[in-house]
Amino acid sequence: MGTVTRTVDETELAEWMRGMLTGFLLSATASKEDVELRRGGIDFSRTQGAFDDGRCVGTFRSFAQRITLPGGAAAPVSAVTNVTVSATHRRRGLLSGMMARELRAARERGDAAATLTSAEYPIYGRFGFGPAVSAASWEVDTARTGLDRRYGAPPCGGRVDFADGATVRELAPALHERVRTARHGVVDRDERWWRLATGDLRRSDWTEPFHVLYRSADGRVDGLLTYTADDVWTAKRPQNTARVRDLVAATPQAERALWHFLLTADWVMTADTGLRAPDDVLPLLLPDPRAARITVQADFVWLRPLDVPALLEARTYAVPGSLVVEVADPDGYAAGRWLLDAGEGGASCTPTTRTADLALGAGELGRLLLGDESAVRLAALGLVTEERPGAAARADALLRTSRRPWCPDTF
Ligand SMILES: CC(=O)SCCNC(=O)CCNC(=O)[C@H](O)C(C)(C)COP(=O)(O)OP(=O)(O)OC[C@H]1O[C@@H](n2cnc3c(N)ncnc32)[C@H](O)[C@@H]1OP(=O)(O)O
Repeated sequence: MGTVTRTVDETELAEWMRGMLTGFLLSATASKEDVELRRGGIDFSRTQGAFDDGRCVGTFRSFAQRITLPGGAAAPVSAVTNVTVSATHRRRGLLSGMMARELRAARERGDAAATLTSAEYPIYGRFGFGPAVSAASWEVDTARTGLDRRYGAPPCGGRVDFADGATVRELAPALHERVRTARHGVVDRDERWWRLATGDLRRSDWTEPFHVLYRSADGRVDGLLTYTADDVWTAKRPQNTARVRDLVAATPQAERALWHFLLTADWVMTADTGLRAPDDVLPLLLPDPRAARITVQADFVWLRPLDVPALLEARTYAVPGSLVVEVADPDGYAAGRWLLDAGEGGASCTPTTRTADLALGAGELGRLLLGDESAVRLAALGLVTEERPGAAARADALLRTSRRPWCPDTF
């Protein structure tokens, strides 16, 4: 019998997880604890497995997600994750089949797009995904920042305090919701996310982090920093690295105070920022920005448009204007010629017979939707075609945003 791809049921979870961990080169088996932990956080109707003679050789699942669009509206999307095909069965079309099924189901559910964070760049463009949110990471030499190490936080009227996991679960979700609606690219976090982040639910590789909350002068929780630190000493000198797991702040004061706290902490000689926004303010918060060395600058969240009017009508635009885009999509979901009309009272996006200004593929539309990429740049690369002179610059004026999108979460 050949390989069969289908949704999995509860009894197959251990085998499915073994397949996934093998595909990710993590482990040849899945521990009982990790299987039980996963059971509570998986929608089996959205979990596919490819089986060959009872052995799971392909894994794929999705979950409901909301991603913030420019202007603050949240688009319902299908987040794709845990994609693997066993080395023994690669390049036979198993991923292609699972992706086709998922995109069909997502469109039927009414999702505006599919999203994912891609393990390798070349995998998902062929399925209509484009890199929509990028990320950057810095390594900070704390001794060189020029920040005054005599003080733990700048004098801005607020305070920083360590917090335990239970306090974070109580206070941080509301903070995160404020951050989510204020910044496009941010995705929602459910209760399970917070339980996993704070050790209330633990995977076998869990290490306990430190949590620090920033409160404004009037006592509002405006920021959260979660980090781990190692314990390295050489010749009686601390050489410790602090690694940021999470830093979300609802105000510039909170953001400044939390970075200042971490970068001036005794014994912390290096800080690894983890993945941040590509235009994170961090380097410029330092009297000497060169103390922050960029270690990653790369694509991060990929987006596959499924419902073009829903996406273009829900976001806001920097200036009023109109644009006709001709979208090519072999799978059909985003295909068509669309008239975007952005005005003071909102935007409309309708099918049109007018001449197109720009022609592009679904993945390129995905790249432009959150305002991170430039149509002029894509035109220079031959990835979008200007059907009318100046159309790419007009698209940029409409679609680009003053701050770049940011997604704090890997999923
Ligand atoms: C959202 C996430 O979970 S990201 C994690 C993705 N998983 C991994 O990277 C784990 C290791 N890799 C794998 O498990 C597999 O190789 C996968 C899932 C990336 C690909 O699965 P496959 O079943 O081999 O893909 P499939 O056979 O459908 O390939 C379709 C096409 O994509 C191409 N392709 C697939 N993977 C890659 C890749 N990593 N690099 C370049 N091209 C690729 C294939 O060559 C094929 O091209 P063709 O149509 O021109 O022949």
